[in-house]
Amino acid sequence: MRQNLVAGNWKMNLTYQEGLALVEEIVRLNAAGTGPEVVVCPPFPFLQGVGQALPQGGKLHLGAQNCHQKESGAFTGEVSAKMLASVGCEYVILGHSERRQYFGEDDELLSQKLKAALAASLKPIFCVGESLDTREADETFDFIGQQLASGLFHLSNEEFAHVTVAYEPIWAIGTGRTATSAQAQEVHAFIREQIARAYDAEAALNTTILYGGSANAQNARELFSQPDVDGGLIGGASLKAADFTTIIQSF
Ligand SMILES: O=C[C@H](O)COP(=O)(O)O
Repeated sequence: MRQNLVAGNWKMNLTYQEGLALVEEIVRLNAAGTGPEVVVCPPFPFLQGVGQALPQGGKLHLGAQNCHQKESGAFTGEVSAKMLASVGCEYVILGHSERRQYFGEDDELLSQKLKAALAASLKPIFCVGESLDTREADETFDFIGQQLASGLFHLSNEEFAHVTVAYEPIWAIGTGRTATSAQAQEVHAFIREQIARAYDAEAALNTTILYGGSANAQNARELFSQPDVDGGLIGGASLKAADFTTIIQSF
């Protein structure tokens, strides 16, 4: 179901104590319980504690930043989707450009991770996005189209209904260089069009598509005002409760 959603990706930041203080402040500032769905995605060791700080059954949800593609087994240091679900995760980020770039995650592996997440009843937030070189070569749409086709569109209609897509131009991540709202809107509209082609118009209308890349308390309202931008996947600004709350309140 298409919905307004803001997800905070803490990446590899904070200590457990700092993470607990942050989530408690986020809960306090968002106690009214109105507004978009909110997902907090801390590092693995914080998940259970952060989850326990979130009120049950409200608009604040727990998400992870990654999962392994297998259900269990001898994979030292890895974490399965089923484990994430067992500590209260509802969402998992997959295909983030940092995972693709630094950990060599390709479309084939991401396809397996998506299946594993869905099998554990997690809702994947699937990231796509082009590099600066790709944008400057005017190949953004081809590139995103390819990422969607090979990474995501192998899912059945029923599986795809649980997926949120995040458009994250790599050149905008952590750089302070945000896509303009027009740049975000044209790629979001393109993604929705590709979903309509791969599935149908209803699936396209029902898909939540987030923007990520230097979104902050100052630019979120403008970004979220675009017709195909349903919210944000927020990195740096999700580490400050007041900024994250301003973003949450930017619809
Ligand atoms: O997952 C979040 C994105 O990578 C955006 O990060 P950023 O808001 O720090 O640019």
